[in-house]
Amino acid sequence: MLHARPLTPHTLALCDTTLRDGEQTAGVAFSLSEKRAIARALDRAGVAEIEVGIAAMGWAEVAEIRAVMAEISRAAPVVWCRLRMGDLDMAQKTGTKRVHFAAPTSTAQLEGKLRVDRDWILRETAELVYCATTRGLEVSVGAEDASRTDPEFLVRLAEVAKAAGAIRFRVADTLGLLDPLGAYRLISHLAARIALPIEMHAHNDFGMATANTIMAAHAGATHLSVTVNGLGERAGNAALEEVSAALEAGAIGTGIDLTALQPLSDIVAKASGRALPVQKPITGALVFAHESGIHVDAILKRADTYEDPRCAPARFGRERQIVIGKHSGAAGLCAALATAGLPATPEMAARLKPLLRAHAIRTKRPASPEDLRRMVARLARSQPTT
Ligand SMILES: CC(=O)SCCNC(=O)CCNC(=O)[C@H](O)C(C)(C)COP(=O)(O)OP(=O)(O)OC[C@H]1O[C@@H](n2cnc3c(N)ncnc32)[C@H](O)[C@@H]1OP(=O)(O)O
Ligand SMILES: O=C(O)CCC(=O)C(=O)O
Repeated sequence: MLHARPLTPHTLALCDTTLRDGEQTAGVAFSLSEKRAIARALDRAGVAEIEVGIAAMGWAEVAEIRAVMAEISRAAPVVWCRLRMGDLDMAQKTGTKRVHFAAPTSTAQLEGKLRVDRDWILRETAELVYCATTRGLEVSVGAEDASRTDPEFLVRLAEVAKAAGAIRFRVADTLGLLDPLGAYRLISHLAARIALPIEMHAHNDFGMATANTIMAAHAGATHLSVTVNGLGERAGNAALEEVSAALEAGAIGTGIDLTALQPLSDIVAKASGRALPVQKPITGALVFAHESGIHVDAILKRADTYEDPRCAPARFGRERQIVIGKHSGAAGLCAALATAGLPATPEMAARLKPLLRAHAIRTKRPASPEDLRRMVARLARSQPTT
């Protein structure tokens, strides 16, 4: 039996990694001006931290990270590093006060990628964290591929990181393998054993990143990795807009201005060249649209029948759309006819329905006011003369 701890307001920090893991999406590359615009919009939206990039990519990247950091006034910028002294040296050239070291932890990563053993990871982590803190930096440590790692080793690594001066331990479900129950169990186990705040970093390979992130929060994670539009490696990361909206719907504070999500999402969709699916939760073009007759009839009578205040469009600075199509009923149709200045009677609605259904099947799109006007005119022409 699971007993989720109650979350108290204003306890969760969202750590955005659109500019690091988001840009790692295959085929995505932001220009400097796009990065600056994204950083400004993230800062305005209220994220606690912004992972600004990987300084080890070279001097041009270091210069860009510096320029991006200059746009940020509220959030804490974080520079991502491998377990390498050279990465730390480069990160320092950005002027950052926060660095993050990624420590691969699974057997596959240790043997297959780094060709080292666990002792090497513990040694390098201790040395680098200690070195970075003595240079005056704040340091977090991430366990890469944590969900395929013996939890005892994660506890050991966190202890070493803490002893060397780290301020937080990130648990990465690098391949997106956890399900919500697994995420809850792993984070509960670690939160009970680790004396550092825990950050959940979830990937979306099975479509669970948002759910796993929320469950990690319930299990004791205090920091949550997110990206705008769920951008990120392969199927992406947990989406900032979904995580913040879901938490805020449960009255859990995230510091995010929900009305800032749509412009942020639009900026990232454009800069990434990844158009948003129209049904993308919170920011998709049609997520506040209703067509079905029964729903529209009810919403027009009382909005909360099919639009809960916790997920109402106004909460996100958006508007409800009533769409006219194959499933429209008389109420929605009459409202649309009246708005278009056309005769809005139940009889007209009944006569229009067959035309509307044929139109929807043929065109695969809703009927516009102009379409309605044409249909009404056609009905008028076919009216039997008496
Ligand atoms: C799960 C994640 O998201 S991890 C982050 C992944 N992000 C990226 O890779 C994006 C940016 N990366 C890059 O621009 C380049 O890979 C660089 C600049 C970091 C390195 O480039 P290169 O020197 O050409 O190396 P390359 O990319 O081929 O290989 C990566 C090297 O890093 C090592 N490495 C990988 N992760 C780590 C780590 N956490 N700690 C230490 N070393 C690591 C690999 O073992 C390999 O080392 P090797 O060359 O000695 O075999
Ligand atoms: O930074 C880390 O610790 C984890 C890196 C990452 O992006 C991942 O494992 O998915």
